[in-house]
Amino acid sequence: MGTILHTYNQIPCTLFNRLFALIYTCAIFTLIYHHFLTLHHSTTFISVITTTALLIADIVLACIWAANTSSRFHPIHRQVYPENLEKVIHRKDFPSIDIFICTADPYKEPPINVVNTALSLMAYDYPPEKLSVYVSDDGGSELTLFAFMEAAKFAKIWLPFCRENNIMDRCPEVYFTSDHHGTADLEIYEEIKTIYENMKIRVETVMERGQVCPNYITDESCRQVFNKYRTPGFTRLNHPAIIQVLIESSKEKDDKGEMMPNLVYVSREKNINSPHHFKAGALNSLLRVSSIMTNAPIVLNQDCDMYSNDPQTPKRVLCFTSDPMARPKLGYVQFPQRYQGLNKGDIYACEFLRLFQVTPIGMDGLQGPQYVGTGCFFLRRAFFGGPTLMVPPELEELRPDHVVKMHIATEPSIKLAHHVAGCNYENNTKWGFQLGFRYGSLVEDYFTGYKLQCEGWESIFCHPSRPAFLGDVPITLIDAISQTKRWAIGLVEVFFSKYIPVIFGTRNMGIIMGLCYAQNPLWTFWSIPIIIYSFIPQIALLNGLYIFPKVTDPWFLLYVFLFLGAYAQHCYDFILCGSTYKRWWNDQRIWLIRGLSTYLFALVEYTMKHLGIATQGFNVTSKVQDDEQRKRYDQGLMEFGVHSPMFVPFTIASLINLFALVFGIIQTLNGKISLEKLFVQVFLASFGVLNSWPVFEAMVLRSDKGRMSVKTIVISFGWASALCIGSNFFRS
Ligand SMILES: O=c1ccn([C@@H]2O[C@H](COP(=O)(O)OP(=O)(O)O[C@H]3O[C@H](CO)[C@@H](O)[C@H](O)[C@H]3O)[C@@H](O)[C@H]2O)c(=O)[nH]1
Ligand SMILES: [Mn+2]
Repeated sequence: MGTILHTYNQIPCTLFNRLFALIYTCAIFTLIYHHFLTLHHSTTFISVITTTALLIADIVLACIWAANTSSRFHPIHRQVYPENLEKVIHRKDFPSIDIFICTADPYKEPPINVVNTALSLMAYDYPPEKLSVYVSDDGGSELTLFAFMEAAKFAKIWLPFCRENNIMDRCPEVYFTSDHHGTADLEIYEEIKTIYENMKIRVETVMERGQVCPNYITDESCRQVFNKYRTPGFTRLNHPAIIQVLIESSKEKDDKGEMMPNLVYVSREKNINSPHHFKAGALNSLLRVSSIMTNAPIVLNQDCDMYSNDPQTPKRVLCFTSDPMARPKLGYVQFPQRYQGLNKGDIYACEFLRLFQVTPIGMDGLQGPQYVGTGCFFLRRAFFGGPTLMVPPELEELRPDHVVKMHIATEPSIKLAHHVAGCNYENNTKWGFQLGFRYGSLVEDYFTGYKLQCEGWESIFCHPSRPAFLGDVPITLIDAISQTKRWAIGLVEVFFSKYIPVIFGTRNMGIIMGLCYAQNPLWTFWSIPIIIYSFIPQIALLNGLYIFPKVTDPWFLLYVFLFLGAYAQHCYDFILCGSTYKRWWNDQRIWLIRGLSTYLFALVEYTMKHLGIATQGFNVTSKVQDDEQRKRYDQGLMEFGVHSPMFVPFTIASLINLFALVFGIIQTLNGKISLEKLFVQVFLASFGVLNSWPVFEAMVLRSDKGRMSVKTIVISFGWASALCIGSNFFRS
């Protein structure tokens, strides 16, 4: 199906998926029936407790399974043909694109990396005068501004260099550290590399000093700009808006005399007394500032650590946006988040294959994928009400159909831009609720996409084989689980709001889309079955209680089918996406770990937040990499290092599983009890132990700095022993 610009086809396994879903559903109901049967025949208090626990666990698992299965009903694969684009639309008629890059903290997000992202995007193979890059600096830092002033100079050399040599890696850092130089002349290559490296040194020197060195401030206007950051009381959370046009397309030419994209630095006004809504707030400021300056009909949103890996990307997007047949109510085109520098086995499962690839492919066959915060091209119009009913903004200049007549750096334009970047500007407006990116959840991306689709917008998943964007991943366990904890809190916020996907989503988009959107908010509830399955059967075993069917019992086969069915399907997803068995194995391991850390703590923190005990903001993920940690990460070692309460529950679980396994083996070897009776429990314990290998390794076998801290070990050991002993008392 399709046109000369794009085609799509249904993924062949769809029929099988549907059939399998049917059989699996029957199996789930049978299992639930079995639990009720057991409950009915229970004679002891303990047996009632364990059966109820298993029943709860299995009901939660069944709900999550139902949500996850929804994205298997209509998966499609798309193909785009950007080479045909100019047969349909003339290059001079290409729409303009406003590109938003968000950064929030120069010490967690080194400005030189942000600059690299910006340069890779400015160098798109697209008419430069139609591109505008807006950088949002939520860190309110002169260090970031300085880096961008340097970038503006370097861009004049870099853009023509990329264009003339048809370079694929347009992120300078990537290009200069790789072996592929394209057709570039060696002498010119060396020259540009030196210029880049000098820029990098200047930016890094300034970073080390924490301030722009006086000798780098060359003229009076430059001094005036930096003085804005040096007024008394200026902090990242309290400062006026600072907007600097660093490159004005209509005025500046690159070194080869060609036009350049606009480059604008924006640090919105902040005041400790007004909520700033984190990234969503930053993006809404950029939406307004860009409306006044360029008002491009297409808006690309990009995290600062996600550089462009393919200069053709905007043309791929045009293949959809310039064809009204693609999706009549197209609101955005989403590319998957892909990463560089993952270790071979992806030990923290940061690739999020399910989230970023499997589910979007499934949703693409329905109303379209969710928005994942970066790598997403929006139609600006989508931020102003549903496809049929426009919600007008309060100023004429902010309307998506407003035609910009002023040059971007004129006095009135700059003045208005400062006004709309003010921290009180949004008071008594519809921003964040009906206009722009939506407030109310720490995962503004998920929430915004969800609300847009509920309003009727459709979306497209574009997944070319060369990743369009590549980003960084956390390389320590604490960073990895803290990141997912923030997501989980944000998602559970949506779950417990009036926008709960299974009801609100279903009403607006139908049951299958509603279920697709329920997948992520259900994450936190994984913790319930995971806790139950990693403790109850094992503690029961230690106390000589056998709570599962014997191997010879026909019910045993039901368990085998349900377990293998779920695992095989998960594994199949990985293989289908071109991933490896090792990554699949690590993904299921980290899922268990998250169940006992991320998801559990998210649930606790969400509850505390609502009781008013503590509030968690948007904790920016660190993109700074320690060399030693990097080395251990590359070796595939899990990095514990620090103590964190989040490490405790899964360490306790590891120990309990080990105790149970040893006890179970001794029991069978003694011949006291036949293996067929305790097989399922011994199997669960060994599965737990196998999955806990990196934990045991970090506890006893390692001596590097990434090993588990003594504090974590002692606390966990204490708890594990207490649980074993305590349960014994409880029994007698
Ligand atoms: O107050 C803030 C906080 C963050 N950011 C920016 O938001 C982006 C994402 O932050 P990061 O710490 O890298 O979070 P991740 O967990 O890696 O990001 C994922 O999850 C976020 C939602 O929690 C989404 O916004 C992101 O797009 C998505 O990639 C970065 O560019 C930050 O600079 C801001 O601009 N202002
Ligand atoms: Mn990130």
